[in-house]
Amino acid sequence: MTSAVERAISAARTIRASRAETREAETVAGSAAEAYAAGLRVARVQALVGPASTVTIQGAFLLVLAVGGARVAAGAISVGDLVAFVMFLFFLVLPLGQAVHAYTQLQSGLGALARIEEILAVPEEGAGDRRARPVVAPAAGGPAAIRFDRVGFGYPGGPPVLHGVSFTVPAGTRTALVGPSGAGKSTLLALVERFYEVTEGALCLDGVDVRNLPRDALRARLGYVEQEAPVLAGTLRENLLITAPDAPDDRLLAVLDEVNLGHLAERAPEGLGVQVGEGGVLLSGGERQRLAIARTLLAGPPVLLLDEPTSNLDARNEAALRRAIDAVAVRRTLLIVAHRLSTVVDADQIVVLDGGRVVAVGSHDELTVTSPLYRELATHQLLVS
Ligand SMILES: Nc1ncnc2c1ncn2[C@@H]1O[C@H](COP(=O)(O)OP(=O)(O)OP(=O)(O)O)[C@@H](O)[C@H]1O
Repeated sequence: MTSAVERAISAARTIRASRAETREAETVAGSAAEAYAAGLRVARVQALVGPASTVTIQGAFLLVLAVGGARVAAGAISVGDLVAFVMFLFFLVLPLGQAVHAYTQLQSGLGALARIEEILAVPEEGAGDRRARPVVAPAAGGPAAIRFDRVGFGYPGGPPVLHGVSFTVPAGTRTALVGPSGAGKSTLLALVERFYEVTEGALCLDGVDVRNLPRDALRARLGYVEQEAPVLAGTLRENLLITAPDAPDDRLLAVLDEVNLGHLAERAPEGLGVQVGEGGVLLSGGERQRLAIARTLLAGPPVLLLDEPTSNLDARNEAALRRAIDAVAVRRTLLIVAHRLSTVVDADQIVVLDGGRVVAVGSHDELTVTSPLYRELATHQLLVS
C-alpha cells in the first residue's frame, strides 16, 4: 500500500516537473520561431533590394543609350550632349544606389540599437539597494556560514517558488542541495548572490543579513559557478586570466591540474595558448564546467556556490568533476546544487528540497533511511539497492 502511494507521489512529481519543462520549452520554441521569421523577412528584403536596384540602374542606362542614340542618329542632339547626359545620369544614380544600400544598413543598425537600448533599460542593480549600507562586513578572508531563515521568494510577477526555507551551511563545510527539477535549488544560489532579494525571512552571511551588505562586498566573498558556465572564445590562458589577470603560467597550470584539466595544456603544442573555440565548443560539457571552477579557484573566494551541470557526463568526466569539487571544498564553505548524488554522498550535510520547501536535512546515510524522496533519487541513480 505504502509503496503504491510512493509510486503515485513519484508519478505526480514527474508530471509536475515535466510540465514546468514543457512550459519553458514552449517559450523557447516561440522565441526561436519569432527570430527565424524575422531573419527570413530580413533575408527576403535584402535579396529583393540588391538585384532590384542593380536592374533599375542598368535598365535606366540602357534606356538612355537607346533613346539618346536614336536622337543622335536623327541629328536632334549631338554626341557630346548624349555623353554629358550619360555622365550626369551616372553621377545621379551612383549616390541613389548608395542611398538604398545605406537604408538597408540603417535598418539593421536600428535593430541592433533597439537591442542595445533594451540592455541599457535594464535597471541597475544598485537601484533599490537602499537597505545596503557599509555595516560591519563579515570577517574577510576565512570561510563564512550561510543561514537561510524562513526564506520565501517568488520571481517578479510569478508565483512563490520558495516557502519558509530554513537551514544553515556551517563555515568551512560542504552542503549539497538536492531535489527534483524545479524544486528551487538554483534559485537559492541566486538569492545568496543577491541576483534577487528574498521576499520573506532573511538570508545571512556570518550572521549579517545580505541585504545589509553592499553587493560588491558580498560578491567579493562568493565564487559562483553556473550550471552552464560561460567559456569565452579565445585561449585557455585568456579564459583563466579573467579572474586573476596577473597570475603566472605555473599558477594557471597548477589550478588546471587541481580540476583535472592539466591534459588540455599538455597535449597541445601551444600549451595554455590552445584555443577553446566559440563558447568553448572545443571542450566537453564537463571540461567547460571544470574550467569555470578553475577560474573561480583563481579568484580564491572563501565561499563557493556551485551549480552542477545537468547534462549527462560520462563516468570519466563525472569522476573528474567529483575530484575537482573535493579540491575546491578544502578550506571553503561550499554550497552545491547536486544533480548527481554520487558527487555529494560525502557532503557534510544534504538538504532535500521539493516544491520550494525543505523536506529533509541530513547525511547520505541518514537520508536514505529517513527521506523517501532522497531514497527515490538515490535509487534512480543506483546509489542504494
Ligand atoms: N528567471 C526566472 N523567472 C521566473 N521563474 C523562474 C526563473 N528561474 C526559475 N524559475 C522558476 O522557479 C522554479 C525553481 O527553479 P530553479 O531553477 O530554482 O529549480 P531547480 O531546482 O534548480 O531546477 P533544476 O534542477 O532543473 O535546475 C521553477 O518553477 C522555475 O520555472
